[in-house]
Amino acid sequence: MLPMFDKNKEELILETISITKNFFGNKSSGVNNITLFVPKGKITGIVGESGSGKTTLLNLLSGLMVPDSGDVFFNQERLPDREKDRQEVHSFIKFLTQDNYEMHLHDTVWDNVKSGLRASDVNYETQKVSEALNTWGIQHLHDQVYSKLSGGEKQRVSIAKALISLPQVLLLDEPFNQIDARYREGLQQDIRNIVTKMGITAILVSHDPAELLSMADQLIVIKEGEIVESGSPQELYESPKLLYTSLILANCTHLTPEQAKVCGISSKRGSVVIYAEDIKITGGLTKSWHIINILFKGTHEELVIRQRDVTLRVQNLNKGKYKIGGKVNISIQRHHEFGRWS
Ligand SMILES: Nc1ncnc2c1ncn2[C@@H]1O[C@H](COP(=O)(O)OP(=O)(O)OP(=O)(O)O)[C@@H](O)[C@H]1O
Repeated sequence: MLPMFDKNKEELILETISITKNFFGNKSSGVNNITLFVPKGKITGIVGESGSGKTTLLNLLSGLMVPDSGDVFFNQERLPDREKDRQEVHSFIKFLTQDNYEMHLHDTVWDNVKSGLRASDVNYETQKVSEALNTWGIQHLHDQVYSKLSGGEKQRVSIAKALISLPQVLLLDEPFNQIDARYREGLQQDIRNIVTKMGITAILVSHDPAELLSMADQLIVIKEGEIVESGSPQELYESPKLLYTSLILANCTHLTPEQAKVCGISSKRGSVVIYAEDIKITGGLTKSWHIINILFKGTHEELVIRQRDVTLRVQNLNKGKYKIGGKVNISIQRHHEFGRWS
């Protein structure tokens, strides 16, 4: 697999050259032979099914793990092992893990955020901590003990602590998974704004395709420890080269060529994928699709429709118009075809 960025055009901050990390000698775990160029000041999203190696890759990029073979470079220098040989360089790479291992459980929010300051900031402590608490909407929690906070509050305290020292790189492993929908979009936007304003480089692992598509400048797709596809969110969503990528990024239906024929699609390739938003409900007398379920999604409904052995998901903006048990006619505006083994 080719590295995702043109090394000659982008200013790179992190670089991995053929890194491999296996656990217990099991070749199918960890990451395998990854070469990755991370451009400065951009958000790189990492997507892949559970167990594909995303967290392992972040561990390697942070220096928390060292590769069995290959090298990680930060600003063109080999990254030392964070556990054995902690150096100043590690303070420029902040890693927000799912288990918040750097937080002090029995200290207050204020003290936790303060502990992220650099020694040189000691004279501006009150001002900087207050600003950070305000930015991340946690000023009202300043004297609360960290371990007593909710999951979402803890995540916001971790973000405030990580960013108070203005790191060069921010590694984010599912940073918003415990934050409720009302705040999540705002926080995503705040991270984007801070990254852009301060020129911070962020690497974001998430299971939420909408989050990655809206936040990332570039996406890499990992499968079984290897990078299998990369590009801009638009490219990967609109024209995925792999079935795997389409199934991860889109709300879609995956059909065999035989099933696709029922939808009027003739394909000689192994798989056909139809995105829910690419199916339109049309007029016409022949209504051959049965509505077997309707899922309310807030901004729209998802109709689950069936004909013979084919079930499709259809995004319907016209909420309330259709009923379970009714029949509809459809027109498929676009589909994607993939080889059998892609
Ligand atoms: N410390 C470890 N010891 C043994 N095996 C590990 C260790 N860390 C990860 N693995 C294995 O390596 C593989 C990749 O794990 P990793 O946590 O990187 O996946 P992931 O893509 O982040 O998964 P998820 O999305 O579920 O968090 C898995 O098979 C996992 O069991």
